[in-house]
Amino acid sequence: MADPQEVLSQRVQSALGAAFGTEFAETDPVIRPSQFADYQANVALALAKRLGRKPRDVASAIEERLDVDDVCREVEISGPGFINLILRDDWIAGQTQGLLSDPRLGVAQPQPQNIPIDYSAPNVAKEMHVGHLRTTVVGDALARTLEFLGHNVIRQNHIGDWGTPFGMLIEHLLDAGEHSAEADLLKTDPNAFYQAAKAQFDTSEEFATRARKRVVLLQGGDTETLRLWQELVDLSKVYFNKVYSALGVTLTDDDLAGESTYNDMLPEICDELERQGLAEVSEGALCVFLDGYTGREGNPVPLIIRKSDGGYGYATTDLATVKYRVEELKADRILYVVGAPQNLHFRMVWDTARKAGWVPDTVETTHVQIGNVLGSDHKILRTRSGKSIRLMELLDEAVERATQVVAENRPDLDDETRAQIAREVGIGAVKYADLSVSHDTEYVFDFDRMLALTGNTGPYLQYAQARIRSIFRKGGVTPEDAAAGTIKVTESAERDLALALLGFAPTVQLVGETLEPHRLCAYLFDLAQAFTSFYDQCPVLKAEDAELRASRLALTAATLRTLVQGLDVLGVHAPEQM
Ligand SMILES: NC(=[NH2+])NCCC[C@H](N)C(=O)O
Repeated sequence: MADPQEVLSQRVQSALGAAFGTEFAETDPVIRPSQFADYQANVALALAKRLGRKPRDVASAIEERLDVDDVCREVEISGPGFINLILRDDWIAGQTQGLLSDPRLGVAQPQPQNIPIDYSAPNVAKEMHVGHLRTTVVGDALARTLEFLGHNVIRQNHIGDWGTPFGMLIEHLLDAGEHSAEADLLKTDPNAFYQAAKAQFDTSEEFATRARKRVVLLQGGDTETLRLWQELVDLSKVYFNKVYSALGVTLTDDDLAGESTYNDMLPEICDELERQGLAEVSEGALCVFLDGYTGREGNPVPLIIRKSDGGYGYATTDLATVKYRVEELKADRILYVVGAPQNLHFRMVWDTARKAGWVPDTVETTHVQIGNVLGSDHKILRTRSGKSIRLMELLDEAVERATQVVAENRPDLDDETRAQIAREVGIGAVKYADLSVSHDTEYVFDFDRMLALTGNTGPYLQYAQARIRSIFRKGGVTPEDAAAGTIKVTESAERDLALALLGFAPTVQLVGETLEPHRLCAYLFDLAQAFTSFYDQCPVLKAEDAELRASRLALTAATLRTLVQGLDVLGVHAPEQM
């Protein structure tokens, strides 16, 4: 184990047990990074009260029994009873060396869990909007991170592929003609098709009547209607996959588990809730009333699970998702990466499902709330004419702008290489902008900021790792060969860089627990900066002697691997050159 904080925690806990009895061996030793030492153990202050002794005495008692000679160069009691811990340089070097021979970069293998993760979930025959973009990008980063940690991640793309709009969509498909140019638009510009269908529905009584009849046929399972519905879904899948491949996200058709998947479960869900006395008919609709959910005038807010016309809605399908994920997917932990406004919906659905006994207490359900993406006017991002933005156009513009950045920086490269780099940088910039702020906050979409080569941006980190690759090219060494070098830590910049490298595993673990990829972004940004200071202060290729050169090249190799691995779990490409 390479995490100094974890190692020191265990050592201090042993000392606590030895000094005050085994019941203290699990007390939190309160190890914190400190400006006066590498770390401080602050447990003595809290314990003093409990023990009725002076904090400094408690600290001395701990220090006396503390066995850290192999890890620390100095242990010193300061102030009212802080224990300052300064790590040994050779310990830091040894632990960093360990990272180089570990494909997991120090990340411990956890007890693997089954984790279904619901993300992206665009709607059939509709444009994906920036909100979908963000759940797709954040969800994918979480899926990758949990997978890297060693869990069994089950991607669930809950696309909106059912409901009353399909009546008008199917009728419009028939009017436009199957395989017509207009139908083909669904693969590239779904909104045009949707709007045309909607316009028909709103203006033609004849069309509206057909559309309503079509909904009944669809729900009744009419074969021809289902075939047409499937065609709409298939055309939309082409569009979704185009977006996914442009973004480089890991979702495939195998991960599709849309609303329609759960149709067969819905009647039974309602029956069972009724049987259990959890649901009751109110104004013709079957509703669940839960304690603690009241509206403006104190009226109870119902979770409607069957409408008065007999139809099922979003709530019923989501009851099915959680039941299915527990019972069939054997989930240990279930994540829903969905827009923040849907929080009330999920809380009510899960409360109901738990009451019904479908979700045991041991299974955690989490709504990873996605905040809005805003335009420069601080309103939900739209085009100037107020229409929602076409996602593909947005991505194309990012690549277009990145093309200019790359052209300025690398006029020496051929067009094709430059175009490839521009794609990786443009998409990387958009994705990183979504990831680097905490997922539940709103942020302003700003091309200039996300594409900047300075600051906590995708292009800055991509550039940082590309620059390291160029060091190896210049030195005629491969990173793999360099990794065999023996690390020695003497200069303070080397020490800082090595300590930063040891922070990778705990950070990834923390992201797995908190589901906050922005913590990994902040870590990688700090690491890249630690490398810059190191590279400024410590000659690498021109180091004084061969041993020093080998050590610094090994540190450089460890940095490259960590940056590339970190970007990879975020889903951001790391170009060879930039
Ligand atoms: N299980 C879920 N409800 N997942 C999220 C679905 C998101 C929905 N399709 C939307 O566009 O808002």
